[in-house]
Amino acid sequence: MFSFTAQLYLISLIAIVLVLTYAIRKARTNTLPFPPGPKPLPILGNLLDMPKFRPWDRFMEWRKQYGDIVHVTVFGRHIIILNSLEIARDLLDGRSAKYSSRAYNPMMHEPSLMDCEWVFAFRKSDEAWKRQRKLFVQHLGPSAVLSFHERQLDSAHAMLRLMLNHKTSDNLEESLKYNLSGLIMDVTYGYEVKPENDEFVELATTLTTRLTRALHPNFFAVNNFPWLKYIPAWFPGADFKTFAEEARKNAIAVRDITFEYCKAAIEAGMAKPSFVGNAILAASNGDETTDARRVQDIKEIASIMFVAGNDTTAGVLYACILALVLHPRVQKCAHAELDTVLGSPDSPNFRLPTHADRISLPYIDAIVKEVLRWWQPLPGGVTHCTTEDDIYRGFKIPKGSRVIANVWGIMHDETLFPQPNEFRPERFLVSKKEDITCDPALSGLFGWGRRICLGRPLAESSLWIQIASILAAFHLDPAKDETGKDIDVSYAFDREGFELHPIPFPCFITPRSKNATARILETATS
Ligand code: HEM
Repeated sequence: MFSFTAQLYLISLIAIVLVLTYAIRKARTNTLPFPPGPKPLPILGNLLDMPKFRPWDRFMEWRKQYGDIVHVTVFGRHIIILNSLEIARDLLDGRSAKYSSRAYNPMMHEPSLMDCEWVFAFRKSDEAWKRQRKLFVQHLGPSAVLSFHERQLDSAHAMLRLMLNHKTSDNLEESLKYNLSGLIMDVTYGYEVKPENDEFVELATTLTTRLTRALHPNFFAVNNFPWLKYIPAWFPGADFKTFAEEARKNAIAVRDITFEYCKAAIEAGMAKPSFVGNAILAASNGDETTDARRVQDIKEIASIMFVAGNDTTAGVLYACILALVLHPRVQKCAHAELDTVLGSPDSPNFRLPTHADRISLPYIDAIVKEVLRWWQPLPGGVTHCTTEDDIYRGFKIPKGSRVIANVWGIMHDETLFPQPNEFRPERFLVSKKEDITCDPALSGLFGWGRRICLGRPLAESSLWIQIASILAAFHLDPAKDETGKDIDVSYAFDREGFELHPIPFPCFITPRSKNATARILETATS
């Protein structure tokens, strides 16, 4: 046994070694350069270099100039832009423990403003976030999603009936979005959305818009100058305070009101199985404190599902319709494959697809993959934040850096996807062995590492059945102008913001046959 003095020496020695190692490491990190990037101005940093519109295009230019990893600053905040799949995977997947938090956003997180630190998708990677992720996976992971296939099918049929009435694309995106709202509310709460003007949908839609604005780096000055939070609400130009107050109430309403509806339905024995219903039933373990915390976790996580899942899924679906209008060849190949499985639309035996057909329809699967590659609803992903200093390829990446993976750039990287601007589902047909089969869903489209999108299984299977059903039932064609010529929709791409949607484009929606119309109408009563 060591004497007490010897133990004291040993402990002191270990402490000195640890302190020295830390100091040497820190000194070494401090002497390393940041990754390259455009030269910053004093105070503003690279504020003026950061484009408001299609920033991913500028990021790709920087890739040519500075390489796959770029460093900029804005008001002293470090921003690291990752322009290649390899680097994004190295850092965001491979070093996920350091790269998975979210940055402080004054508008969103300040108690005197929106006080929304609890909003799951934008909260720090703390203990509550870990607990809530676990809960989400338990009740909406890949196997749990199977139990919602029937609701997804009902939603796809409702969409076909909508499209039958639409004939053209006027307000189509809004209809698709509203229809998918019904699905997400049903899966989350077992709540049946009213045919129009549903108050819960309105609350959640308003919150989505408000969160998007709050998170935008330049929408509110307080996000760049946090001291503005001290300005009183009556002060001229302090409208952001009113916004914050309304958004805070809106977020609480979305969290609490729909949850209470679901709880009341469970207590009355009227509840349909749902994420919240299943989680509540599994929650009771007799310990009051744990139960209360669990209920709070369920409420909080449920309230993000609409916000995270509705516009994103609807945006991809709308973009898929655009892609199909622009590529009649793809529709033709899809129809040929569908007809071998579902019967020809001219035959009385023709039927609509179900999830069980997925295994026999690889081309439809390839279309879903290609649309996710061709069009990303979140082209810059959601920004991550580092929780420790790091060194990568000889560059320092300080703690607290905001890390943006340029998902659009990665999905249009011609070394990964030759002729990236072409819509060519064949690239994902394993049988054709064309290109490389780099699955967009596993390459950043749904995010990275510990932060990866939790709704991916639900989103992918919803998209699959919606796209397969549209293709089985309809022809989608460009609209004609007065002289009978196709109206060009090929430039219907641009819209700025946190999420990207095609701008409305004109098209004709025609049932493939009388049988197709009949099958669609039958779904209303079946
Ligand atoms: C095509 C549809 C969708 C796309 C493209 C998409 C994409 C994304 C992306 C890029 C992120 C950020 C990941 C990161 O930070 O690295 C994310 C996060 C998230 N998504 Fe999705 N998403 C979709 C649908 C859904 C759906 C349907 C739901 C819910 C039912 C959902 C729930 C979430 C949640 C809860 C998070 C936050 C994860 C976290 O911060 O830990 N998403 N999604």
